[in-house]
Amino acid sequence: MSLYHETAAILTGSSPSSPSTQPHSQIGGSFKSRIFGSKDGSLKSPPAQIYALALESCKWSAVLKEVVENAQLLQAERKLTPALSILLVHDFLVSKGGIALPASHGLRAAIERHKARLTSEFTRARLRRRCATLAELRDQIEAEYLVSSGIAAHPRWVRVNTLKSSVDEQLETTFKDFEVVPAVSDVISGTQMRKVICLDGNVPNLIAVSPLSGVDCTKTEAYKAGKIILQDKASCFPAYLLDPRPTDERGDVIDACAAPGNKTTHLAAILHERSSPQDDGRTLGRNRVFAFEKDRFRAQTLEKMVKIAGSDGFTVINRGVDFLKVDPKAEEYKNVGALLLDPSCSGSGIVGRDEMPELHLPSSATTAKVGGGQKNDNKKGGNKQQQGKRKRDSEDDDEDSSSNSKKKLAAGQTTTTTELIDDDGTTTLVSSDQELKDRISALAGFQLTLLCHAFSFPAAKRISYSTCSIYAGENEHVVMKALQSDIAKKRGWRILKREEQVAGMREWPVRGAVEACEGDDAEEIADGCVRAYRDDGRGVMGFFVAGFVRDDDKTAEGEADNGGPFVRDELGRIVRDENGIPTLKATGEKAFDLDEMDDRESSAEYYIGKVGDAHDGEEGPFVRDEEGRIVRDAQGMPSLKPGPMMERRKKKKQKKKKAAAAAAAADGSGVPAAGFEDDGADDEWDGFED
Ligand SMILES: C[S@@+](CC[C@H](N)C(=O)[O-])C[C@H]1O[C@@H](n2cnc3c(N)ncnc32)[C@H](O)[C@@H]1O
Repeated sequence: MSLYHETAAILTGSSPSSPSTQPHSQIGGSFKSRIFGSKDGSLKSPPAQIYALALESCKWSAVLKEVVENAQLLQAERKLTPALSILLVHDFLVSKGGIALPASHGLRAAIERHKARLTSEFTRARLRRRCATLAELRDQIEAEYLVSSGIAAHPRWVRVNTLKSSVDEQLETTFKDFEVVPAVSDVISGTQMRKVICLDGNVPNLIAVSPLSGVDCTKTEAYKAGKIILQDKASCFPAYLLDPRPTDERGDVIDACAAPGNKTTHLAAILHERSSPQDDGRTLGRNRVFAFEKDRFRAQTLEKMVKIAGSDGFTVINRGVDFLKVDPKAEEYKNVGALLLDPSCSGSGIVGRDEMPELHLPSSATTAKVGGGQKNDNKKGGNKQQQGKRKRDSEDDDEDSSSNSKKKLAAGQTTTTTELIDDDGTTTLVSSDQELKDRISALAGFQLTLLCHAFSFPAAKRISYSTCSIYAGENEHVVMKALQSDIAKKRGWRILKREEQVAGMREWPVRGAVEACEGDDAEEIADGCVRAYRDDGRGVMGFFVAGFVRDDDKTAEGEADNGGPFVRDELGRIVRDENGIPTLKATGEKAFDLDEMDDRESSAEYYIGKVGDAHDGEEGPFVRDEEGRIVRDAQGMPSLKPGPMMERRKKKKQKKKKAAAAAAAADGSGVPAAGFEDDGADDEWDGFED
């Protein structure tokens, strides 16, 4: 069967053997998923070719309908259906390659027999639209499509990859023919093709390109060379908010859920920017980005992206590795100061690019609407600004998605059809409220586990958590539960407050939903959260990001004196002198004087493991909690674990007791001499931690 018959059948929702002119809108599922998701091998033509023919023909169908009708093609060629006529005439008049059939083929002949008539009607249609050339008409049709589909409401966001280029270089090359306008709203305001860009005011090195520029950025040299990366503005928030520094201060960085690698490469670029020029690149390469991706196939894309972005030199890709199985205490991660978590989510904030334009069919004034979903939903939802506001205002955004369509059933009964887009961009239709709730709750459970795992990295001080979901269940609710978790309380994790955020994030006006947060500091937490809504005029996708921080001197709630009695560095490590002796915070003096130590087991060197005892392993001689932290009493003193050291200590005490008893017997009093009392604390260590 020909490409044309197959495409016509998909467009009209009919079986190829019994063509129909039924409106296509009655068929479920998105247009793209019906073509690309066809797994039964029923399509003979390449899906990409079918999709391109259908899309382009639909865009042109209003013009082509006039041409076919005025040329009376269907009256002359009875075997042609209205849909077939649009597809064939499209390729005959508009496509560079012409009709993709042999010259002898009946369908091609049926069109070419009317060449003169079709061509002159096409010229008339163009002139009626006041276009002097075919190129002008092409631009007009493309602009109409982009506006009517809602695509023109979103800029093409281009992040300049500062590992390979600069904004200045891109202004002089890729965008040299573009006019720079002051606001994003200027980029998305027109309905005509025009080349305008805006340098974003929130995220550095980000450019908003007019969707009506007629330039496909993916075809540019800069894109192919990894100098520019197409990344929605909101998706740039997490790495920017995390604010990694190429110093010991924030150490190595983990991207826990990395593929395809937009944020991994953004993190790398920020580390690079921070390393120069002040320190001549000394810090570059000192800190690494550890990228984890559970899905081996997606990890390949990540590898390619990291390589083309030029960050492979300092990015360690853990292909097929589940971040939840990574040991936070592993030696390799001891300097991880910051983590970026961008886990799998419902994808409910993603801007759909799957709108199939209206198909105008010739004769009998039949007009079929193709595709559906996004475009219809937008109309149904009314004013786009209002939609954004409604989502912000409402805690019940769990039920209110612009990608939802509610159908009335019996009285009072409703069912919701919601499109959820997974990590691969595959759309799943969720057909009941309960199904949606279950899905969100399962995702939220995983997201919370991931956050708590990240909280346990010993040197971590900053975390950014993000989703491209609009649901509070995956966003503020996860943040609240994470803050209330034992590990967060123990380690002192709190929300990164708005006033502590990098300038562009502090100034971004759209914040978390207060009603989705709890407690006395609900407002502060919500204000710390960053939201983005599609269709609110800011040209971004639906997104959420929150930052978490742990203060320098707060390592564990309940730990005496904020981390024990000794002076620590900014990574929380005890500062020691050349003999391994720590300094007391309270006095600023050495904790022990080696000269005064009476035996080896009292020596600081011994306890800090410079000499070490195999039985104590890497964890040292003291009792630790499940997070590996030394357990201390109210005075900040640790307890010895059972083992040879405790045995030696017991023996020492017994020796002292015996000596005391012998002394008492010798002086005849029976009373131990001062300093030989049994304090009953045989197993207590009154020393210091390792
Ligand atoms: C939303 S996507 C990440 C997008 C990516 N941050 C970017 O900006 O290009 C989530 C990714 O996390 C991966 N993932 C999910 N669970 C994971 C886990 N436990 N460990 C590692 N990767 C995981 C998924 O396979 C998917 O590729």
